[in-house]
Amino acid sequence: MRLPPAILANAEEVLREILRFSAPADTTLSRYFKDHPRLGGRERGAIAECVYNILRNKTFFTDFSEAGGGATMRRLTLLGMADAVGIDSMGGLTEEEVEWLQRITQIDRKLMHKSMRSNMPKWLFDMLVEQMGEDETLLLADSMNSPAPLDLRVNSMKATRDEVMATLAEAPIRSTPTPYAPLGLRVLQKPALQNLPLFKSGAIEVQDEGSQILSQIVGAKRGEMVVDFCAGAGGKTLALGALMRNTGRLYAFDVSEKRLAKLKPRMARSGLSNVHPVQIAHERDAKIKRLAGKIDRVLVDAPCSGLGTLRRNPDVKWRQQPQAIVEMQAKQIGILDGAARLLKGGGRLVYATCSFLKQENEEVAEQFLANHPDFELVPMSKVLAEQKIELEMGDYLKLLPHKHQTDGFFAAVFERKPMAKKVLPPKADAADDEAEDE
Ligand SMILES: C[S@@+](CC[C@H](N)C(=O)[O-])C[C@H]1O[C@@H](n2cnc3c(N)ncnc32)[C@H](O)[C@@H]1O
Repeated sequence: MRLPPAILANAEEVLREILRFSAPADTTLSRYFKDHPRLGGRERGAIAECVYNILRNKTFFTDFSEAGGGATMRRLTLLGMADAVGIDSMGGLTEEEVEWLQRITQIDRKLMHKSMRSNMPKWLFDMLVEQMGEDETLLLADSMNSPAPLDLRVNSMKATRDEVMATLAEAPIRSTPTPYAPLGLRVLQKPALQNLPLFKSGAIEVQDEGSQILSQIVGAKRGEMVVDFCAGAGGKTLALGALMRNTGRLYAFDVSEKRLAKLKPRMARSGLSNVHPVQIAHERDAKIKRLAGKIDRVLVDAPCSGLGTLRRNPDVKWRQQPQAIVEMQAKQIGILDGAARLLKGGGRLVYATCSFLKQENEEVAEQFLANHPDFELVPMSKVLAEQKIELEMGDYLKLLPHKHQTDGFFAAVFERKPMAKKVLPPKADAADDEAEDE
């Protein structure tokens, strides 16, 4: 059945707002759907898919929509919708529009200029080519411009991976074990999970496999003192709490009250009672000082450009600016410095981002090591072997969607060298005794 012609007008309307890039695309879309309650599920799905296709392919689509008859925004919408539902399912097209769409959908995109094919802003394309060469940039761009699968993490406090797989199959939802993360399941459809008993009971959480691997390399153990320094809504906190088997103490720090508030219902569902959310004002907050030198493991999942999540948030590449990357680096170094004070001798600090830019990754790690001679790098190959994760890495974790089918993630692990024991001055009477012996 064809979609009603009005859907194209709705898609065009919300697209116009999203392309102002004044708010994240998913926020604008949710607000639009709330303001238009008459739109049905299929229609919402088509509008969302249309908008996301345009954000993924904006360079290419804009170029083609600028040629031809009629308004550019209408043509841009037509291209996004044709990719989302197919020309035959679109209602309200003129003959001329059908013919134009057919022509464009037949173009072989592999023949286009490389920076246009990447569908990235020029500054980002150039930055990536400099870092990883043209061929790999194009492979990365292709995978970043494809939708991500849905990954789940099984809450080991509530169920095993096999049990969850079997229960999902009854729904029926087909899932397969993720290749690297031991508690991950990959679902190829996009089912509504919120109403599943498995979700309500806290047996599953939505978490990209890359994010699950990151939580695991923290190596948190039973009974330890652990800090998730930039916990946000707690995606990794919950995984850490379960790895600690609900023992020890896990502090979830963040500067954002709103994000920490989202962690609370997830904590309740998960059944974890070892998690302590703490809002901090900044990375030098006095609440942090109190714990200095007492913590076994600290995860700094730093604020970053978010470019590693382009499969889910394709607007990020259009919203980011090169200057923001420079500012972000200074912030990341500052947060890492603040967090490092927490660690005891032998404790581990994990620095992570969901970015593939060396400015936010290797450069921050190198700067940290240069500023902190009391820390040393633990090669990622060693960390992964300890965790029995079969991934080939060198010094750092670098997950890339075209290689690992995860979002783009980076991580470095540092270990604090054993602290030198304080040498106390000899007691006055002991000194006197020695003097007498002589
Ligand atoms: C990448 S997000 C964290 C995502 C989260 N770990 C998860 O897995 O869902 C980065 C977080 O850092 C927080 N943040 C920003 N500046 C901070 C600071 N100075 N100290 C602690 N957290 C900070 C942000 O509020 C944001 O929630």
